[in-house]
Amino acid sequence: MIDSPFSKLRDVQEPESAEQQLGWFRGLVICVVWVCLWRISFVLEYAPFTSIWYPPAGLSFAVILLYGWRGTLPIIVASYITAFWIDGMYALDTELLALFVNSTSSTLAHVFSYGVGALFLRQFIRMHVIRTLPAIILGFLALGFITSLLASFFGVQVQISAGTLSIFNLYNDWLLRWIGDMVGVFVLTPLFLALLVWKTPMYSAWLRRLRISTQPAPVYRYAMKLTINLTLLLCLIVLSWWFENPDVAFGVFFLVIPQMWIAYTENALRAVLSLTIFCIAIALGVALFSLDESAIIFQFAISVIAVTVYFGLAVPLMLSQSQNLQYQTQNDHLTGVANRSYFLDSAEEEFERSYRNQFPVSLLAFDICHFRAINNNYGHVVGDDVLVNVSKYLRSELRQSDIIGRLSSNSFMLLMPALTHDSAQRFAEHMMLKLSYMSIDRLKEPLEIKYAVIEITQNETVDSAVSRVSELLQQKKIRERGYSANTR
Ligand SMILES: Nc1nc2c(ncn2[C@@H]2O[C@H](COP(=O)(O)OP(=O)(O)OP(=O)(O)O)[C@@H](O)[C@H]2O)c(=O)[nH]1
Repeated sequence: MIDSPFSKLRDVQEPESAEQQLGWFRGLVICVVWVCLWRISFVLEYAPFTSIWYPPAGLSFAVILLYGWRGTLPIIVASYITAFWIDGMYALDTELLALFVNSTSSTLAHVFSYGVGALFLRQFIRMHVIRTLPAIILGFLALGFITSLLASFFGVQVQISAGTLSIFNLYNDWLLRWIGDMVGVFVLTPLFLALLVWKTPMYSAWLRRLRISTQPAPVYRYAMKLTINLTLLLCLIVLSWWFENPDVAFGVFFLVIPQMWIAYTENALRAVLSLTIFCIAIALGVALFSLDESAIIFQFAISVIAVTVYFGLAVPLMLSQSQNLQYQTQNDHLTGVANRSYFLDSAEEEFERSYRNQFPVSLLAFDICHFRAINNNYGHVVGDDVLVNVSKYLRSELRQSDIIGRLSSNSFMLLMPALTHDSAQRFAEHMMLKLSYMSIDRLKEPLEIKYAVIEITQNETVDSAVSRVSELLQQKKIRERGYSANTR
């Protein structure tokens, strides 16, 4: 049988953690908050039944995304309450039966639309169909877009059939609602999700999984950026009101710049919070200055800015991921110095450069002797400490152009461009003496370090230079009296 995506959906049997279980109290809080958000959005109404954004949409999406179908229960209750309330608010005096039918249809319209989008996204994430942050952002935006479109479409149909909206305003109302719902979903879903799992193991698991930094910059800097952002917004709102020209509001699109500034320099939560504050400020501004004609421009601007900010959040993350990956492939995981392959590649480039520019290059190879004995006598932790301290000390003493690499367990090499054999030899003597007597916790005896130095010859290959210096080191080890491997 061919595996369809839907059969896969059924197979997902991830055990639900305690945070994902929706208890009575949590459900009640969600319901109350939903109703409050709904009421607030009506305070900021700029056309009948329409405000700049619809915050309950963001809460519905977040709750269903987190708790699955169980999350629909508090939303259904809240939706019923508001459907009854709106009748009183607009003094519609609808008959009880008709009111019940209207409430049921508007609740179904809302819950079905947000349920479809959020449940699909939930399953895609759980099935690991989408796993990286950019993919999750894309999935969230696409489903948020579709889901708010559905919600506004069904919502308008329900209101037309209930007689509370005129069919003549169908397209206008539907568009305004769609954008308003979409703004609510785009801006608030991440924030509500973060609040719902705040201080639970799931929160840190998400941050880890999405590789979102938890080390924010100082609060005063964030406050300063927010203040600049809001001041610019206030200026724009005042200008729109002053000139009585809706086109002035297009300037709000420029405010993507301070928002991106925040997204690039602050952590994800602060960026989302700033987006929320920005949205609230716009909704307040439009309502207080009666900028009804510019409302749709502001709505579009918020959606575009939100989308840009989310993708903006993924950029530094992708950059740091690729830097991490690059670091892991080039460096030794214990000591942080170059690993064998990166050292050899860098040596290749350096050799080329030296032939071209006619400068000498010296190569130093050294071994920490009796390393097996150190491990056996003091334990691997002390052995690791030796390797780490030796590398750390060398790195602090080297020039920018020098390259140090760990070629095997206790063998290192140092590439020193623009250094003749004699200078390199003097440097090595001095350095190796210091390394021998460096103090390492719990290690009671000095390190024994053997080294050899060569200067590369014209057109010598890296392989040949490396074997030449290694051979020299081996000969030196054998020659020098008092040294015999593994005799301690
Ligand atoms: N602590 C620690 N030990 C390691 C690491 N990598 C390899 N080793 C151990 O280092 C030891 C290296 O042994 P040998 O190559 O015989 O080195 P040695 O005892 O110094 O002998 P010579 O080089 O001939 O003087 C082995 O016991 C490895 O298990 C590491 O990252 N940390």
